[in-house]
Amino acid sequence: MASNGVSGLDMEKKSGGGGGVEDIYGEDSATEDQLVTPRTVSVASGYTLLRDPHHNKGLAFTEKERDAHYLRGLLPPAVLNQDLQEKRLMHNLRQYKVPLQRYMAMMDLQERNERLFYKLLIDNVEELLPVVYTPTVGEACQKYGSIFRRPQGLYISLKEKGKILEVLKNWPERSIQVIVVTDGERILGLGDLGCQGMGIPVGKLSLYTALGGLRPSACLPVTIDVGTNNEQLLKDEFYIGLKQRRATGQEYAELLHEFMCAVKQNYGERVLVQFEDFANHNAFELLAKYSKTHLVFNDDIQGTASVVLAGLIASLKLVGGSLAEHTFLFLGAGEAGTGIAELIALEISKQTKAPLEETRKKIWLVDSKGLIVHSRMESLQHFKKPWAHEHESIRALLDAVKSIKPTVLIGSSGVGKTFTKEVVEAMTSFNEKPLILALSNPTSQSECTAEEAYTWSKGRAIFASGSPFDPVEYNGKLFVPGQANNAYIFPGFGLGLIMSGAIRVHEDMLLAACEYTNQHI
Ligand SMILES: O=C([O-])CC(=O)C(=O)O
Ligand SMILES: [Mg+2]
Repeated sequence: MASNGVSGLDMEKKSGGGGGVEDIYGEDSATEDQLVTPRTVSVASGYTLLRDPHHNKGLAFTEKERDAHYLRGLLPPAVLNQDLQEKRLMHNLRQYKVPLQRYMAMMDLQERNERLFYKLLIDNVEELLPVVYTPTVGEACQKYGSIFRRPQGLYISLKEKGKILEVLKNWPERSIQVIVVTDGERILGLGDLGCQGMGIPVGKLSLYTALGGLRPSACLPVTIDVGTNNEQLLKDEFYIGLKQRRATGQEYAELLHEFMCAVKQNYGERVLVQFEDFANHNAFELLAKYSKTHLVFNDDIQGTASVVLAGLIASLKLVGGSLAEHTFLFLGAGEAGTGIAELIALEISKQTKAPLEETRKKIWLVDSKGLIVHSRMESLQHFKKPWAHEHESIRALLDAVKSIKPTVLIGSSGVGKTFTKEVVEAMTSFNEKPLILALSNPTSQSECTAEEAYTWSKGRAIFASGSPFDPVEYNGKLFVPGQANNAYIFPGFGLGLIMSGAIRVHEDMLLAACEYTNQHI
């Protein structure tokens, strides 16, 4: 980092305050023989230093630093230490009543004084996670065109085909350890937001630093723009992406392949690529294809699965029985639904030594066409086929609940308000403590609210959701809902992969992460 550092400040390598970790494991060596970028980076000082978010400290520059870095006169005389800066900023943030204003204030801070941004995030995780992450990041993506100020990651569009390696070299950092990439086709439960999905990789990577301890400069947010099928965006004069319908098939595959090859060539084989918020069809295919040649994982399939399994195992302490003794019903048979289902089946199989085909039979999925049953086999997408069990056709979720009588109901469909009063009441009629997980994000897409789950179950439901809900008072008792979001696993999981120098992700690693998380719930 010599060419990029500010002499005396030594921020990049310091652990602690800035949230970075020292490179004691030598994980950067994977990148040692990469090609050198043709640019030179000058050492920032004076006015330029104040405009460099990686090194700017604002009023926290000490008298000594103001002398050493030519800052005299460029700042008002007061020196505010970082604690005071934090106090002032938290006070300011709390004045904003509109969540999106808080989001924009946080993004401004990240672009002005990165160190302070992470200090705020680390010290106030519970308060600020819903701002930089779900649910507010969802709204930010929807309005990204109008709130866009500065690029916070790399945009790789069809225009860059054949030049992706060069594009990677335009990014100012070389030692990249984690890339979070989306193509914007399924942003949370909000659908196709095209290029505006950039908010997701940016938000996810800020958690890699705040919760996982990775250096911000080692994190690269990427949005692949192959167009959008969102008519509203296509008509929007402020839309920031390619104004064309999505490329598919070979054209799509070729761009993604060029990207994956360029990443490995530029950053080495130990760079972690986290796939995020791709639509189902591409998500499964990309994961299957690149898990053989790259260090990749899909957060929506595998991250969500590990967190939910950890949560289920922890909740057995409340509801009793072993995992194998429960019956699971999912609403939603996409990435999260089938990912969680498979990891549950795998864990039961590990615990009971029963074959996977057997353990899958206690797990049922409902998609937009109804219960997934054997008679639908022909028309099912490949990732749904393992869940097509023998049963009569059922169309509605409520009927499926009444017929299957699950002990655990999991929503992962991206469609809000689908766990109706009747559904929750049915769950409560045959379970002492029904386990209800409304996982879809953001809050607007949640299958039901915490209040609904507790009220409709008369305080008997064990409830967790993907986006956070406040505690609920019911019948004079306070119920604190759980949060089952992949944010509880991916920063630690990714850090583990990087520290260990792994070059592939295996299922056992996911189960291990899940066991560890369970012990700490
Ligand atoms: O981002 C989140 O809050 C969880 C997630 O991966 C998704 O909903 O796609
Ligand atoms: Mg996601």
